[in-house]
Amino acid sequence: MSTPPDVVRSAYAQLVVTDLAKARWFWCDMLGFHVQYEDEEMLCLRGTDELTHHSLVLRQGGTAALDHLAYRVRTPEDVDRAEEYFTALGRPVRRVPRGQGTPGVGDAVRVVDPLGFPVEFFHDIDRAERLIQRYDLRRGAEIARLDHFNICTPDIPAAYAHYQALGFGCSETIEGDEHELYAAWMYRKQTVHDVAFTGGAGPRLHHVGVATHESHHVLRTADIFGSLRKEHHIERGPGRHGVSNAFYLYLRDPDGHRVEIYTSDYYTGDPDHETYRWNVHDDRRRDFWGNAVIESWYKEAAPVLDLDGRPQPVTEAVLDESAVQVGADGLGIVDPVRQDD
Ligand SMILES: O=C1C=CC(S(=O)(=O)O)=CC1(O)O
Ligand SMILES: [Ca+2]
Ligand SMILES: [Fe+2]
Repeated sequence: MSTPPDVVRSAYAQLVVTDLAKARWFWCDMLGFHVQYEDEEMLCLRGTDELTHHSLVLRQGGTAALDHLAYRVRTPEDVDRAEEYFTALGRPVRRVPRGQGTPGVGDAVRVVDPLGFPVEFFHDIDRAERLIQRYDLRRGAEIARLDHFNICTPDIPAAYAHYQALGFGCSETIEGDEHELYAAWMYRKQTVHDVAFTGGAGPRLHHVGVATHESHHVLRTADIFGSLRKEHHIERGPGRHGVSNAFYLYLRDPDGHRVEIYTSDYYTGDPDHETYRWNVHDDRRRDFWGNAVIESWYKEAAPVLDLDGRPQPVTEAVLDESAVQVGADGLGIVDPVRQDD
């Protein structure tokens, strides 16, 4: 078996948006991302703390979708390892030399991973001016950095096995009474996750998680959207998560792309860090105060593209967490509905 690449962290998401100006309003004016590069077709954005070219790329296109996720790897040789690893898995693999892919990114490889997701692995990326203490440039949600990707996939155990083989640790899970896996949070950087899996038809992108420094930034974001009569962009929260313990707010951008404003999770860097396991019937698992999870949060997600920009077909999920009634959720019946029953 070939050696997997040494992944450092979730690094950027490239999203297709249908109106770049409207997306710029949402992600820059409202969330506070800084523009590192822009042309008539594309925006490369970064959070205030980020020292590399971008953590979010918005590309003008006909249909809102995930163009690709991207992980930074530790060395240029890890880009070669990624190419060899996914080739050995029999997956579609394409080398993307500097200048032929996303602006600012050096030599990279793009694959369609075993879960059907378009994923880029790169090491070289242009540095960017340090804005950490440019308080005069902060606005809106004051987004500090990208934190994680959340992906919808029908086979959570397969997703877990794939990312475990890539060396990701597992910080938390949601499991059934027989320990069937409903969701998992996995990491390479020393926080709760770089990637999480939400059970559902997939491959689809559930959300991009972006971090602020303080919970008051999360609350202020909700207040700003309310003040501007744009509260319809708020989907779920503000609230306190069970899993991750983060304070959160979920928004939908003008194309429906979901973003989570997320702060205050915890350290996971010790070699013997243990996975914390939630039961799917525990109604504090997704909201520590037991608030219901709105149905759209479980059901709606963005399509993903293949390496030629074509939408990928989706496979329906086996387990449906939203069908498990927990406390005030009041969704569905007591036992998980197996869609193939
Ligand atoms: O980042 C996250 C942390 C926790 C949760 S959950 O709703 O608490 O499961 C969802 C999430 O994956 O978006
Ligand atoms: Ca509940
Ligand atoms: Fe999240």
